[in-house]
Amino acid sequence: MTTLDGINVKDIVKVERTSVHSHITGLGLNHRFEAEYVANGMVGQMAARQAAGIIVKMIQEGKIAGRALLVTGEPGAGKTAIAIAISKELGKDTPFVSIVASEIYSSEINKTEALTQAFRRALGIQIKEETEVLEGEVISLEVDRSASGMGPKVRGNWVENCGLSNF
Ligand SMILES: Nc1ncnc2c1ncn2[C@@H]1O[C@H](COP(=O)(O)OP(=O)(O)OP(=O)(O)O)[C@@H](O)[C@H]1O
Repeated sequence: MTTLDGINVKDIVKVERTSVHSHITGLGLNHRFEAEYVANGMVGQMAARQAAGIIVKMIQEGKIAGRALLVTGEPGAGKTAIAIAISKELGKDTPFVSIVASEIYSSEINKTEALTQAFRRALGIQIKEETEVLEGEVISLEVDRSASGMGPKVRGNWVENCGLSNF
């Protein structure tokens, strides 16, 4: 406890956040991949939990890499709960991040950048990006579209105060 001008201030070392999904610790499946009625904070939704268990197995066996899983249902039916349970089953090294699709569509940045930022947030990393600013008047541009399918490369010439340069 720290004292600040006579007021006791509780030292906060670690904050355990309680969220609407804090009770979920897994899919609650037994060793035969069958859903227990109440287990790991999950209740009911047996068929959905067993189906999610199959997805977990496929991910662990590397059979679904690079694919997406679409879970549909009424509001509050437990779609997010199932998604969180899947991430819990995959272990603490599997990050979970929530994305609001409408925010991606309405944001100023493009969708790829928004998704990249979400992935970085999920991994808890920050990458310092450096931008080179070229000042001057562009006098010619050349677009190189390679046959490899990689994005086009732009080359050009510009006039700086002290002469001609290229990039
Ligand atoms: N089978 C379940 N067992 C235990 N808790 C559940 C279950 N399904 C849902 N919940 C809980 O009920 C609440 C609502 O569920 P959730 O947010 O997952 O629904 P949703 O389908 O994702 O809703 P929305 O479409 O509105 O985003 C959450 O607190 C969630 O943890």
